Amino acid sequence: MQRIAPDRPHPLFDTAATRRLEASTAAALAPHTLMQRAGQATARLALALAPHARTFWFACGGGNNGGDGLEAALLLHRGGHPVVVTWLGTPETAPADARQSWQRAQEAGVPFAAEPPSLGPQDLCVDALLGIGLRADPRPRKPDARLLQWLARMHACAAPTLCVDLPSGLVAESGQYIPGLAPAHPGATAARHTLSLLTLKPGLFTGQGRDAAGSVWFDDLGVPASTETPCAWLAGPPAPAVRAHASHKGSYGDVAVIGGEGLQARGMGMTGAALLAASAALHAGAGRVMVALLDAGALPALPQQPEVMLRRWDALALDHATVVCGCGGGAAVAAVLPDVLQQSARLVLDADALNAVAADPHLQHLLRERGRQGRPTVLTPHPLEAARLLAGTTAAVQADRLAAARTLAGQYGCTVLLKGSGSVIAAPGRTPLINPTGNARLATGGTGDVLAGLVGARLAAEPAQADAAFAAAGRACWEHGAAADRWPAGRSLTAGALAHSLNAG
Ligand SMILES: NC(=O)C1=CN([C@@H]2O[C@H](COP(=O)(O)OP(=O)(O)OC[C@H]3O[C@@H](n4cnc5c(N)ncnc54)[C@H](O)[C@@H]3O)[C@@H](O)[C@H]2O)[C@@H](O)CC1
Ligand SMILES: [K+]
Repeated sequence: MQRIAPDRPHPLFDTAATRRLEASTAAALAPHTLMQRAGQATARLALALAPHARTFWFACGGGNNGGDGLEAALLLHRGGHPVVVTWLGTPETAPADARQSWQRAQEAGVPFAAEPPSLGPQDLCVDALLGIGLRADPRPRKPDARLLQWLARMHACAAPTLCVDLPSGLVAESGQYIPGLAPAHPGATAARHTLSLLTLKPGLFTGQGRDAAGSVWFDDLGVPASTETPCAWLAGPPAPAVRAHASHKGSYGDVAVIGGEGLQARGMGMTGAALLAASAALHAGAGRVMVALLDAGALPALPQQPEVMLRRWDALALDHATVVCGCGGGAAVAAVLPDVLQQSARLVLDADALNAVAADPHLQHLLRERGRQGRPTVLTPHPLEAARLLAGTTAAVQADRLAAARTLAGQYGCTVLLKGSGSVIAAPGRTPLINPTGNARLATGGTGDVLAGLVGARLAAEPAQADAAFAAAGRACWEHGAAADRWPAGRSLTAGALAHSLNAG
């Protein structure tokens, strides 16, 4: 068993792959072996998490996820630990493995109860209600009222929760709760842990999954997943970049930020967004950074940031630069996009540039052309921007973030960095990445502009190769989140300060 940390990459598998692994392994092992191993791993972790528990409450569902819970309860009971089991199943309807664990628990005298026990902070809830057998369209259609009560009880409990395989109600692939099973007040719970069995599932690391799962632990039950192809990777830290002594500013590329609609255009000054992106590119080590503000009467110079060069957008050498376009671009950005899309050597499109593309079939055509020509391009949408590009809804994007990022990447032949908890990086022909770094302190205005500037700096420094955009987006996303993760506890995280904290990498 291992605790999953963002110190190395991990392969992630969908339910179909997990089921195939289970079936091929179960066929080669004595019956019930996998469930006994799952029970042992669960019991070991439960004891480690709550060594002084006065009660271990095992909430067990009617399927094999419940069977894992019954098996673990049996082991703790045998070890003399105080266990209470509530079970939704019946011996008549339980699958064979779960029935066997129920039988073993009965014979060992494990205490079963009709109602959950009352628990204190030192105790532990073990959530073994629903695992990978969760169906979006359950039969019977209405879940057992006890399931809902027990889930609500766990979500509001003072004791920590250990989820077996998955947080109950969370879809393994997408990291979304199915309707009706999400906590009423997410984030208001005690500590949460999830022990993922046999494989790591992508849904633990993106969407609602990170809050639902808490700390993630993994036990492969002695079964290597080498026969299966991962559907995604949890990204590991990027390799440290070494700067050669004999390098110069040209070695790290030019980043040109185009954005920042002025106050006069529509009464909404957004120059700060472009300046944040430029500041991020500068602190992240770009060779030279230029800003073209989409505002005729804009600043003549940046007194706080004299290293950043102001340009008119039509004076930029787009064909030599890595262009970051869209941050605070407002409505004005649409006019520059035809040139930007056709001429930029390397391109990061963010925010209003993405909205403009979503609204204009000609710009969509130009973006696809870039893809066809193999020119490096990264789109950095948040879920609403991705929904606009896909002509869908934010809910549909969030319902399957991996699929949304993959679809967009395929549609435009470019790299897509879909932001949000557990950002997804996808590109045609590449297994998507889920980024493990970052936290809710990034939920403040301007951090997306900082990310766009950082992607620009990393893309500018990448050697010319087919996967430059994918590599740059993955690296930047990891570093952006890591900067927030190492942020000092007592200091406010603002986008400007975040940009200053980046390093040349
Ligand atoms: N597949 C594997 O690789 C292994 C599975 N094991 C365990 O078995 C689990 C899978 O077991 P199952 O396939 O029996 O499935 P689950 O036990 O995850 O779920 C099936 C149960 O949930 C109910 N249910 C499904 N959708 C529902 C919904 N929307 N609302 C309310 N109730 C719903 C079903 O009626 C059934 O009682 C895994 O998550 C894991 O915990 C482990 O024992 C070891 C290996
Ligand atoms: K569970």
